[in-house]
Amino acid sequence: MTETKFTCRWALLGLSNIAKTFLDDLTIPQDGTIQHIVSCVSTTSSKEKAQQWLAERSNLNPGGVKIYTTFEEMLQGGGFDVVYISTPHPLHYAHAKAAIKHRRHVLVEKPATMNKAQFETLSELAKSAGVVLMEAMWTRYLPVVQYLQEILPQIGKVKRVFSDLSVPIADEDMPRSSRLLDKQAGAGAMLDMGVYALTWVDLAFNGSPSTKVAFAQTIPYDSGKDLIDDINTVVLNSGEDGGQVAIVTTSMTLPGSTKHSDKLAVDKVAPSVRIEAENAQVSIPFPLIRPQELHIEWYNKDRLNGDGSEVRETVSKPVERGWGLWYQADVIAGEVQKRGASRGQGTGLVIGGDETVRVLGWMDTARILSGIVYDDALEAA
Ligand SMILES: NC(=O)C1=CN([C@@H]2O[C@H](COP(=O)(O)OP(=O)(O)OC[C@H]3O[C@@H](n4cnc5c(N)ncnc54)[C@H](OP(=O)(O)O)[C@@H]3O)[C@@H](O)[C@H]2O)C=CC1
Ligand SMILES: O=C1OC[C@@H](O)[C@H](O)[C@H]1O
Repeated sequence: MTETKFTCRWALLGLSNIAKTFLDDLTIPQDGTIQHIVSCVSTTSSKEKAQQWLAERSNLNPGGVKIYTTFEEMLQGGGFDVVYISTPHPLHYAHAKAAIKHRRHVLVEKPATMNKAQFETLSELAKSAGVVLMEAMWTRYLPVVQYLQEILPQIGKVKRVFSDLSVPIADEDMPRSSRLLDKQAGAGAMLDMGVYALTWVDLAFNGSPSTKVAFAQTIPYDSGKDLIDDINTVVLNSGEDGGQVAIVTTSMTLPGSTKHSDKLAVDKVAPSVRIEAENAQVSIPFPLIRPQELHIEWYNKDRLNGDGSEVRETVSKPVERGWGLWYQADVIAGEVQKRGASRGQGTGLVIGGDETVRVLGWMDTARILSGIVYDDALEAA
């Protein structure tokens, strides 16, 4: 019996850097039951620039991609299934809200919103509009992370987690208007990178609702325009008795010697994540945003080597194609497929909503404790 392929049609808001990788990933030909095409894009820049941007991409929808210069027109125009929002973070809330109002399914880049309250509002709106909403926390859907979730019961109670995302993405050679240096565009390592490092805590503690931020500190970076949070340290406690701890660090300037373009290809000796549990320790190499293997040292008594030494295991689960942003796209497309042609008539759904709310809530608290403040207008829910 031949399986019917579902074609998920995408609308892109923002011809951003990450949209290039996303689009390239989506359109790699594949054998699965879901295929993706890009139907339209909306940009604040000119149609000519958008045409050029699209011309640099391969495997695009042969029927052509419609270009809009206002988001509203694209939302009204339709002809797509999901809108992918990759504008700077302070705009996510308003953009996702507008899309939901038009009863469109939404995949919104990380961090989904500036704070927990904004995401809770979006979740309520998505549920009542009968659409699917998802934060593009793509790391969660990678094969190695799925594997970690499977072996969590075997490694036993997690006692301590170290999680670090430090990538030198900010430097003085960048244009001052870059979203990485401009606080009005949401600049800061907590929102940009902490969201990933904290997601690993949530994974390691298996979504425990008892996890709370106990301490947070920031050493800011002077971008020449703004003081932005950079070297952040967040300590979290978890468990009914508080017997589990996580130490989370970020930086957008350390280590200073690595060039931005090579930032994610560095072979670092220190692991990015270390999960110490009753029966084993699991280490995840850099970069924690795109893990492809994990190292396990089993030290529970009934699993030791004959000479009493720890059993070491390396589990390799490479990303199967491209950069790996397509895994999350398949997840939301699968939900859209289940809903069939009815748009906004089914039950609304927030994929990974509890996870997003927990991590945003921790960032809210960590920001209060370490004095990371944005204009009220960016935070309004
Ligand atoms: N998942 C991942 O691995 C990554 C995720 N991200 C996330 O994606 C988002 C974008 O990051 P990045 O790609 O670096 O961003 P860029 O700065 O490259 O692009 C942002 C785009 O947003 C659009 N935009 C800017 N201002 C407005 C506005 N006022 N109204 C409408 N559109 C606007 C512009 O697109 P146009 O010119 O077409 O209008 C701009 O190019 C961030 O939230 C970031 O956290 C970023 C990197 C990696
Ligand atoms: O999502 C991201 O992943 C990689 C980082 O370099 C980038 O700043 C961030 O937005």
